[in-house]
Amino acid sequence: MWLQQVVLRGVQVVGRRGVCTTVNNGKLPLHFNYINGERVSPLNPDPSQVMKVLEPATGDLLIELQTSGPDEVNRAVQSAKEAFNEWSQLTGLQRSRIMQRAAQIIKDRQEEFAYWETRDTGKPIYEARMDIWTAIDAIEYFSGLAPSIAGQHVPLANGSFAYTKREPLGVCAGIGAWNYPIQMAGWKSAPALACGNTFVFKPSQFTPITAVMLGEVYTEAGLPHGCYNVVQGAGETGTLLCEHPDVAKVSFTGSVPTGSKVMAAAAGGIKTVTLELGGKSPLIVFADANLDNAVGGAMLGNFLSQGEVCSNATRVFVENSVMDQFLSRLVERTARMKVGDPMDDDTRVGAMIHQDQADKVMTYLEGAKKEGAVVACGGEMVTPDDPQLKGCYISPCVLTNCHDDMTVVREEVFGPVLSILGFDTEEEVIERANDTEFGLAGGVFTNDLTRAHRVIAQMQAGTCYINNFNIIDVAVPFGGFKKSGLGRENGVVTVEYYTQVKTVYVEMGDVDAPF
Ligand SMILES: NC(=O)C1=CN([C@@H]2O[C@H](COP(=O)(O)OP(=O)(O)OC[C@H]3O[C@@H](n4cnc5c(N)ncnc54)[C@H](O)[C@@H]3O)[C@@H](O)[C@H]2O)C=CC1
Repeated sequence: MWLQQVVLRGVQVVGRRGVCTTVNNGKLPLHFNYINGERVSPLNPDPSQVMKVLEPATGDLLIELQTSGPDEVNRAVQSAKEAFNEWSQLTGLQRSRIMQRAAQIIKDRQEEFAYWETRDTGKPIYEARMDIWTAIDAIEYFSGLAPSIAGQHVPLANGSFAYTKREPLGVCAGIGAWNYPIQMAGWKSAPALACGNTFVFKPSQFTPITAVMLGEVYTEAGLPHGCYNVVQGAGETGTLLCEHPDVAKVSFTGSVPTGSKVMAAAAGGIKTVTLELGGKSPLIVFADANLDNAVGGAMLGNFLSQGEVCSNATRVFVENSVMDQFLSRLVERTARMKVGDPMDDDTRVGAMIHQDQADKVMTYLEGAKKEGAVVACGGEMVTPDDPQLKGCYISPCVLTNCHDDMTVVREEVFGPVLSILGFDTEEEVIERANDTEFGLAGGVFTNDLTRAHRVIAQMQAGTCYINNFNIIDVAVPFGGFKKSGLGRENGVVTVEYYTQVKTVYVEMGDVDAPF
């Protein structure tokens, strides 16, 4: 069913996985920025600033595009700044209607979006389809909130009163990681736009495609030109956005070291930041848990998107009395997962984002073995039968014989590697679960209701699960404690991160001045 020839506006891509040819004689596909309502090329193309994007599944060149420097970033921000007046003056309901149309257009084009998301990320197509829905959900959800964004009325003495307004911040910037490109474009742009802000997004340099498609969708839905913009590039482009004086806020997803740089760059302009950073989340399985569900939860918590997921439960603590049963079921189910062509509907583990990431994962695995870990299954480079599939594929891995101070147990691996750790008491396991600088997610499997809530109450994590893991709903806030981040995405609370409160005192009597 996959398209043999897909036409993106301005760029024609031929073949299921072939090298792209473009309207520009197959040389520089320059139309991957989105500024003022259209795909554009940087005004002053610089051949030394061409970025090559490889397709994870094949390792072949997928697209070449021009990195955005100061002029392009400024052009995008100015476009957003000019659009702000019109967009912020619309009523919430007017904004909502446009966003709802955008959500519908993505639904109509969802297979095309999923196709490109898979080619861009290497993740299995079944997951890419779910990711498209998480973007649709965000746009629909925040469009629903838009008309009800309002302040408070506060009665004061003698009939006077004050009121508050929730005003947009201005131009908001988003910077995305490569593991969930369309989701991040949706999760960041939807609340920004719903609150009356305009937006400039920089996707990861590894996954540039679907954020631009989203721009086309918004424009088709009637979003005024300039409200949603995209610039392409790596860290330097991101820094330019963070430091731009007309950017009021930065929402970033990525690693802790980069998050720290983003925060520092934003500090110069006293800008607010939302940071969704890394994790090393614990999942605690008590002996009384439904073990099949716990195994399912541990797999959801480790093997989505080839394990390249920030909230992953990479430390699975299992009560020693049920260790053997848990492990045998986990290994049996993990070994059955199909690794290979991300375009196949039944593939469950696709290609790693790039060679460097695969090498990093394999280095962690080698180190773990040297430190005494035992591979219960997986952890090998897989070569698919199809000779086109020259990307990096790693079979999902379960490590046993782990202990808390191993590097693989302490650091974010960002690959399909699950570490099993035994425990005996509740008190002990809580202390060990919290012994990390991260605090993105955490979970517990138990049928003891009281214990479940007692354990979660002590867990130092922003997003917690009882008897499940890694499920996401747009109505529920997502974000981290400790070094895993600041602020939240999703849920009503997100409105607070994309608006500022204006307080207005209204005097109904005379001024009582002691002068
Ligand atoms: N928490 C999460 O969701 C994610 C965590 N990671 C972690 O980060 C590691 C490295 O992955 P990367 O994609 O290289 O993540 P990264 O944190 O380096 O990059 C994320 C985004 O920030 C941009 N960026 C880089 N330097 C910047 C700067 N100084 N100022 C502004 N923007 C900047 C990048 O171009 C990209 O769009 C992974 O191995 C993984 O451990 C990666 C992706 C997502």
